[in-house]
Amino acid sequence: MSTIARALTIAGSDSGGGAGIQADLKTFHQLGVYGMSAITAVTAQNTLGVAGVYPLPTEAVAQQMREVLRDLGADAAKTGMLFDAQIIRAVSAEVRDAGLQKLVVDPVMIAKGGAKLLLDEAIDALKTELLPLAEVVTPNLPEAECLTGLSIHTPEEMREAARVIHALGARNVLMKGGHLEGDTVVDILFDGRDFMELSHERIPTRHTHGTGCTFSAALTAELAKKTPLHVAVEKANRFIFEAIKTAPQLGGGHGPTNHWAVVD
Ligand SMILES: Nc1ncnc2c1ncn2[C@@H]1O[C@H](COP(=O)(O)OP(=O)(O)OP(=O)(O)O)[C@@H](O)[C@H]1O
Ligand SMILES: Cc1ncc(CO)c(N)n1
Repeated sequence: MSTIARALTIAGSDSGGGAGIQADLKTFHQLGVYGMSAITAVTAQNTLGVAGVYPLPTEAVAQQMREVLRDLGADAAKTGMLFDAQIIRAVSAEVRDAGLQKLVVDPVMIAKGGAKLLLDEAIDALKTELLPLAEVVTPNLPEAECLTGLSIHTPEEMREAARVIHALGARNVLMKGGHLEGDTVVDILFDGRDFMELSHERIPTRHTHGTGCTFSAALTAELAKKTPLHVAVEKANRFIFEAIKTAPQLGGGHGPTNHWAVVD
């Protein structure tokens, strides 16, 4: 019997390798976790933006999940770009059927350049079908605004939004503060009772492509290794900070982070 921790990512392919499936698998690998994937859509993109989005048939997504879960199994899984309501419903059904407990939902909606990675009409399905299955949901500020209808600019407003999102059924809410104004980035974890605040200095850089994906992949990898949630969040926070700080300076736009980052 193998003792290697296993993680599955259900997300879109980023041809540029900095976000999506590619960021997830690189991060799983770097953190010592065996990575598997169910691709929801292929995107043609680079550090300058998204040029094309090509969703896969819904059954292709569900089948990828079924085939890996019934054979290799997963200790944790994460979702990223899901594109439409049909895919969300199919992914939710597979998660339920497989009894996946440690599910990280990164509610990816819009790429840095503004391209839609989730259709507007899919937001309802995300809220009602997938969030109740999430061990942790990891919205950035615009995503949290969309999920709650609140306007969020301060840590106090982040806490308020976290309560609303928790009420939608996610067991824990990790609000990412990368989009806050100012020199400090504050991320906030709400477990339904208490808040844990993590802050670090803002790194002045344009190389932030895939920060959300890389962060949630690191969190998923830690959960797959049975790291307790609060420690997993701290480790993922340190990993993304180091990955941004040592970004490989690639491309003419928002470049990728360093998926070889080492922490601890
Ligand atoms: N400039 C920065 N300096 C330090 N930390 C940052 C910076 N930008 C982002 N982070 C960290 O990375 C995490 C994810 O960032 P962010 O909130 O920007 O995610 P995102 O918008 O989902 O990213 P993306 O859509 O590019 O995948 C944040 O929680 C924060 O800890
Ligand atoms: C495929 C994909 N998923 C997520 C993001 C958000 O970073 C992106 N740019 N591309």
